[in-house]
Amino acid sequence: MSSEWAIRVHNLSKTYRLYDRPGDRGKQWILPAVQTCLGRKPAQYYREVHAVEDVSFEVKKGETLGIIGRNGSGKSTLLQLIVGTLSPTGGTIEIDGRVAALLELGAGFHPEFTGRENVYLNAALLGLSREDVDVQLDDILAFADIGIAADQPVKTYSSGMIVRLAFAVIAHVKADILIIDEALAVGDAFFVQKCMRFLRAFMEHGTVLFVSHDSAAVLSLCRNALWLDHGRVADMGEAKSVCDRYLNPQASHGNVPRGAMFGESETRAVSDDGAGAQWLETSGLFGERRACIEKVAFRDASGRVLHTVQASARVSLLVWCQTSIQLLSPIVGFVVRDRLGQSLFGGNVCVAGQGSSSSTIVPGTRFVAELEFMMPVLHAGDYSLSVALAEGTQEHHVQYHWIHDALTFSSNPSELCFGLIAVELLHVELHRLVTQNSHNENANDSVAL
Ligand SMILES: Nc1ncnc2c1ncn2[C@@H]1O[C@H](COP(=O)(O)OP(=O)(O)OP(=O)(O)O)[C@@H](O)[C@H]1O
Repeated sequence: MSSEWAIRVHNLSKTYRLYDRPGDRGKQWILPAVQTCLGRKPAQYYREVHAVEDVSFEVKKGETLGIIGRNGSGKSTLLQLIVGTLSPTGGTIEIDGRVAALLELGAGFHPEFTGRENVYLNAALLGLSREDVDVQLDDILAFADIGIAADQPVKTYSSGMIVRLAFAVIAHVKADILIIDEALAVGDAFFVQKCMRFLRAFMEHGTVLFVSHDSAAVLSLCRNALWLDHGRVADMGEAKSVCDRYLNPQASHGNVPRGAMFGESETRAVSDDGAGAQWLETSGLFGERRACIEKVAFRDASGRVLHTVQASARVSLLVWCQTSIQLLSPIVGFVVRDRLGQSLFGGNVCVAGQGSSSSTIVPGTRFVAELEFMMPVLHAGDYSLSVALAEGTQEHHVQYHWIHDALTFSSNPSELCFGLIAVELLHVELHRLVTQNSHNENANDSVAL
């Protein structure tokens, strides 16, 4: 009977032994045994590195799980354990389905063989017969789009060409589970788009493990995410909340207590006048709170509070702040994110570096920043707006107060939008080309049809 899960990992660990000096490995072989024989406590000549430690999770069939984490957090080790190129020190892995993986550049390729020969080799490693490859070879090479290089040895390929060939193979092996490291980034923009189209189509039925440092990539591809930190699972769940916590660990660790900077009266004032937003219960807050944001309002041109936005409408974001310290170059900014947490657009009031006394804010001051802009065309749906108060320059600044999802709004455009964001067409007209005779082929008039 077929299971509901595609991958099941239980208490998985991978520990490496590191020997600091060249002779330590030999000593470890011999001396502890001798010491034990002599009745002494055996010495240890290595350090242990826990690349993956006690990791458990389950991926359901058809689920797309993003794995994020900093360099050295154990992502590659975890994937190699799942694929079987590494064996675990402890724990179990169960897989239900055919796995195709893109983990290491050139893995499964022989450098002396041509691209064409390597397709057969690589596909065989993934469980395809020679006959299966014969049928698909043209499609695989067309996908890879490496031209005559297909008949040259792979050792002459650029890293981008190797990725093209490897991806082309895994896209044609009819896998049930795809495991992809961010090797995708090596391809050029056109190839990455092609891979993304394939991936999105695959995700409609297949299971995907996608590893990246880039939380935006995880957000755009994956519904769920797992955050690895020092080999352990730091968080797992809905991709947006996991990525938020990954990007702003201070917020998730509660270093910044909610409400610490808001006097009760101020919080009430926010809700009383109805003009400002009170932070959502789910908002993440972080920053050194010596200067802070008191309330935020999003208004239309006539000053009404906005809950639903219209494309191309003039809108104002008002951010009320107060500071207990002197701010030489304050920055107040915002970012708008979609339901999946993808950052769509943002802006800031940056008076950094001007050094004029007019931009300096003295301790004990309350001030309001107004950011007015034209609303872009957004797909129908819900959006959130995060705001921040910082000091410094665009590149180097101290974050005093950042509020995730300080307010939400929805968009209900009158027209269907295509793509992530859309443009409002200012003028649309069809011009009829008029061909009067052969001497004058290019003549046209601009009579609108
Ligand atoms: N063969 C090895 N011997 C010793 N330590 C290793 C070995 N392979 C990995 N490690 C260690 O295990 C930890 C996890 O490494 P891993 O490559 O899995 O991290 P990663 O999250 O994939 O990193 P990156 O994002 O930089 O690729 C690191 O501390 C690394 O130094």
